[in-house]
Amino acid sequence: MANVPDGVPRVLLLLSGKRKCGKDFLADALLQRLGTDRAQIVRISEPIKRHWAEAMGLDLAALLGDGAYKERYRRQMIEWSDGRRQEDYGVFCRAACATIDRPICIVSDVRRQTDVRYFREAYGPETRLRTVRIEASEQVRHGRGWQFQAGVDDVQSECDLDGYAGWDLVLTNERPDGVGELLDRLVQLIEC
Ligand SMILES: Nc1ncnc2c1ncn2[C@@H]1O[C@H](COP(=O)(O)OP(=O)(O)OP(=O)(O)O)[C@@H](O)[C@H]1O
Repeated sequence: MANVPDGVPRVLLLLSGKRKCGKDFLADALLQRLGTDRAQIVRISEPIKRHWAEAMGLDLAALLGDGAYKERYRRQMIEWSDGRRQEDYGVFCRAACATIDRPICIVSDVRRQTDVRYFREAYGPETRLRTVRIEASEQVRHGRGWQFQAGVDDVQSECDLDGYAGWDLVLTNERPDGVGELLDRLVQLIEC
């Protein structure tokens, strides 16, 4: 792989999918497979949650985790962040990417067409950009704690990429014993 300037990843892997499809789970597993010296995870929601934690005196680690805590604030965070995006659609992508310092960057929460657009516009040919849609049935997602919530599951942040047809890879993440194979396919994707 060619040398690239500081802060510019050689690989940018964008993960998208419905709530509880396993975006964070697969991002963490892939990070373990690749190693933290080569790879890192970036979350577009991180600067949003940081703002909320600071403004409201909340627990940032719990907001970033996969527990029930973040669900209490999800709708408010969506509404607030959508307002900011109307002025500048790349505001949170840009803030999240300020921490990039590894050759392989996994963005684990791509939710909007403008997110994909931002990364396509912001990174040039020296970055290998790959987009992945992760799917799991509603039944499986229920089993992981998902419950339909109006204002969350029926708004742009959850549905904007439903009709997107440009994925480099579509994965079904439903079986705990199928994770190794999914990781193999992700590694293959970022290597070519
Ligand atoms: N293949 C799998 N095997 C076992 N557990 C899984 C698998 N995929 C996901 N999970 C579990 O399902 C739960 C939801 O996964 P995760 O938090 O990664 O979803 P998400 O898509 O990031 O959700 P959200 O959009 O709400 O942040 C977690 O507890 C995770 O550990």
